[in-house]
Amino acid sequence: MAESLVLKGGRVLDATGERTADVVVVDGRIAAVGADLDADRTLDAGGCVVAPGLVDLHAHLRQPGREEAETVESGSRCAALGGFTAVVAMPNTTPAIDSAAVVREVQDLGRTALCAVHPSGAITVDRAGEVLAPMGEMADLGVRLFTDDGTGVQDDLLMRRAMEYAVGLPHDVVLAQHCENGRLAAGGHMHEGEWSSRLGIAGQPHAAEEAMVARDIALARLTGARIHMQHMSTAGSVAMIAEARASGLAVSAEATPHHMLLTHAECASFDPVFKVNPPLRTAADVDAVRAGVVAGTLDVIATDHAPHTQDTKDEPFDQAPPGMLGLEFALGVALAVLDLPLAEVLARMSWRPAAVVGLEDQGGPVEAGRPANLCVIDPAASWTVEPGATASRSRNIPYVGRTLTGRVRHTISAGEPVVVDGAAQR
Ligand SMILES: NC(=O)N[C@@H](CC(=O)O)C(=O)O
Ligand SMILES: [Zn+2]
Ligand SMILES: [Zn+2]
Repeated sequence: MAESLVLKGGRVLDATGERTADVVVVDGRIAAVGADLDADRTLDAGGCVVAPGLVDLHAHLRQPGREEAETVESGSRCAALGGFTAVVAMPNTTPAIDSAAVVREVQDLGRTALCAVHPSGAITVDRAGEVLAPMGEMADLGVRLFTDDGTGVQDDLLMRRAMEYAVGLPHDVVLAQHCENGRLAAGGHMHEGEWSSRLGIAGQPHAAEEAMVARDIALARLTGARIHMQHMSTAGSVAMIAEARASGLAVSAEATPHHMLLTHAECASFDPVFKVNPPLRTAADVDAVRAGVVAGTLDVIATDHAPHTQDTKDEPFDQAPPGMLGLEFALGVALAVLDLPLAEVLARMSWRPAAVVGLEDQGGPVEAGRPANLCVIDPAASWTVEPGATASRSRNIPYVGRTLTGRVRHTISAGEPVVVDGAAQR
């Protein structure tokens, strides 16, 4: 008989509401929710919220191929520490996740991870933007999100064909886009504006993102495909998505923690830790991204956790790779910057993203019989990010010295207490 576990003294919060209750977990499932419950092992949830585990639709776990920066195991440890019980792994690995064989490889690596790991699949072979990848074969293995992330699909007609292919599949899949027009963004290393001029660093204009957002909205209207806009960073993008949703289009969209907090002024340090795609934008854009999340236009908060080794981030700004860590900081940033009730933040970090990719064992109500994917959060705790304070193999944390709100106390993944009192258990 498996050891039973009780999360004791917390407030249970899920999409159905909030109540004070203990939660008992046995054998991977929630066995009971109620008052004064006991079990073999007790985890204190006093002062905390017990919620469905968080779900990240956008994490770079770097395996296969860039294990010096991250592995499925180390990335899943970051996820668990951040309260996530499921992540969608991006396909810009080496080789790319563009075939059934590589999907199986990442799924196999995920079996021993500290959270559920769901590979995404590439839209085009090798993410090269020329030939459609076998999305049907990957969907047969359970892949539900396709993207060429790291680059956008540039060819308008190929993107139309990808949407038509997706609509014809027997599975309900979503096409996610890294919205960046390659010609408009070419050569740019930060946002094109006041700071890029002052610093003498070539920029990427708002229009590089917005041109592809506009195109994909038009193509989704044409084809009926379900689309998902990754890491939205401009006020203009948020406005277009609001209009598309109001007109009934099936479009979901992400905000990242960094685009909700940081502006292009950070690049004045010339520190490549602040180099990311899409780039950190203006204060007005940050305000628009936050407002978009509050309004539900940006209905998903996703990390775009993008580990890069210290030696690559030690290169000059214009040579260093773009990307920053996020899994361990996302909830703390969201709670610090968003004027939203906790339940609404959790909607955008758990049950809404779970729905976008159809994860039935994630994000659901905390009730007896359900799979035990849970996080226990102290919403009042405030903490300051220390340099190097991450379980990642990389160290590119853009929040060092900042004070965040809300800390993960425990994470239960498939019934296993993978994080207890803020410490990873393996
Ligand atoms: N966001 C980034 O700046 N980098 C990502 C790729 C991506 O998300 O586009 C990476 O893989 O490092
Ligand atoms: Zn991207
Ligand atoms: Zn990404």
